[in-house]
Amino acid sequence: AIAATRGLADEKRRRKAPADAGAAPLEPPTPPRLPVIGHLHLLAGYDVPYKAFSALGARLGAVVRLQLGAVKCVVVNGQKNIREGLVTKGSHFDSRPNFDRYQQLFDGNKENSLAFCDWSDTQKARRDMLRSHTFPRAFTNSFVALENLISRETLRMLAQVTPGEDVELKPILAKNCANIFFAHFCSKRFDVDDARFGDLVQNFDEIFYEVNQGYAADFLPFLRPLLKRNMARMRGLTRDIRRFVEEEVVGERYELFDAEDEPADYVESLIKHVKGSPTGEFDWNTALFALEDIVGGHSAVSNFLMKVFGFLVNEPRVQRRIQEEIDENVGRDKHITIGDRKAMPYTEAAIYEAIRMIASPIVPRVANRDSSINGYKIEKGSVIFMNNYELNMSEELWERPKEFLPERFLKDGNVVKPEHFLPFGGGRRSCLGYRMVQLVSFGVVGGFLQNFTVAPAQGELYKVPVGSLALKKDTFKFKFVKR
Ligand code: HEM
Repeated sequence: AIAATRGLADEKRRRKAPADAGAAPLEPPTPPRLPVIGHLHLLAGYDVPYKAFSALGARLGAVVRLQLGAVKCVVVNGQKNIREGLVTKGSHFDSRPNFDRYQQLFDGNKENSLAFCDWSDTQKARRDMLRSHTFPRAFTNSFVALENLISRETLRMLAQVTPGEDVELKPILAKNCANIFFAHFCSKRFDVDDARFGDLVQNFDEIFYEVNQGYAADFLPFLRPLLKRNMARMRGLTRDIRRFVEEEVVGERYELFDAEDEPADYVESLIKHVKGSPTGEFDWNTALFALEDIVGGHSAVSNFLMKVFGFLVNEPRVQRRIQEEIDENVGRDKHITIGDRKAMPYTEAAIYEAIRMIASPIVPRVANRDSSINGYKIEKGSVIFMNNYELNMSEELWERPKEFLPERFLKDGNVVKPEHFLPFGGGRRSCLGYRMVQLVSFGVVGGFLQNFTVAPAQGELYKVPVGSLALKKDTFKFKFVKR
């Protein structure tokens, strides 16, 4: 009992007074654990595991060590500590977990993946090459082309909606967002009624759902046989995607492209890298994975947009305010474009508010060396969960965090993002797609609300799942009422 009391006193001391900079780091607090599963049971009973991490943070302190099955982990709470892990010591925590599922989805090697690989020269080269494609600068030709593309595809989405009827929106968003991505990165568009294209988009969506799940088998290897059938199916889907990309997207372009030429799109940038510098950081196989990963980003956008509509349908006030902003700045005759975004802070703020409410996790990091956060020891190889849920939903950081209030992102008519709002992570592994998310979401939400008001479909209740971007295949329908 005395030892336990002393342990508790030590715990309190550690929580209140983390080591000074320069002092030897302290062991992070850790709750009592069970044999085999370690602390996995502490996640049970929460709809979102990150809520368990918030509870642990409140009980034990900002940095908590956990043993989840076979995997040593650390939970980090608090803006200052999360920034330390992502940015200040970003180079110490730039790897990703070695979950068997990640290996299997990328042909047995997670290094093929943009998001789940460890840091390397290859990853640096892939990220450097992507930047000009995923972050087009305003007023450049590429931005204007993207602007036209988003408008065209949004108009196509609107044409697929029958006003006043229940609409299954997810496939419409998914196929047309896929076309925005294929056209932007690969100069290719597909007929939305083409069955093979429909299957491709469906495959991407299923894999997106899969990578956004967490399974006990990620931490308990002896459970992996339970996932065997599902993983075999997923590998089949990735092979179908590869076939489509080789046959329908790349075609003869690899052979025909002259490495001396200026690349016209991301496909040619990849070909140029591989052909033009045969000893470069990656080969054609790795390049194809990077291409699939980035066009697969359309699933993130279409799933996100479904959730935005899921929030808006419950918020007639927010819809009216966005529509007023559209009417004041664009009117009804000219189609809204992403060029209108700067003049429409409320609409942009509503999109940020949806991103906040979803509280999508920061992809877990892994310590590549012994290090520390907030004065607490982090062992090399530990999986680090940066608690983004806490940053997005804490009562201490936001007023009425459970309510959908775009106004919280506005100050004197401008969009402002508080420092603790880190939905796209940070540092050298930060999200490569956030600009695409902002631009496509603005164009699509603006286009729909310019023409329609979003209303509930027959008997549908809208409880938007949070803590992940992904939505199941069969999900809400909406009714669109002509304005
Ligand atoms: C609302 C939608 C999205 C959200 C909330 C989101 C959020 C995130 C977050 C939190 C990370 C981890 C960052 C970190 O570890 O610091 C990430 C990584 C990443 N995101 Fe996104 N993302 C979204 C959409 C997209 C899209 C559309 C693309 C592709 C165009 C994309 C591409 C990536 C890639 C490639 C990485 C991995 C980067 C790396 O590990 O080096 N994301 N995203």
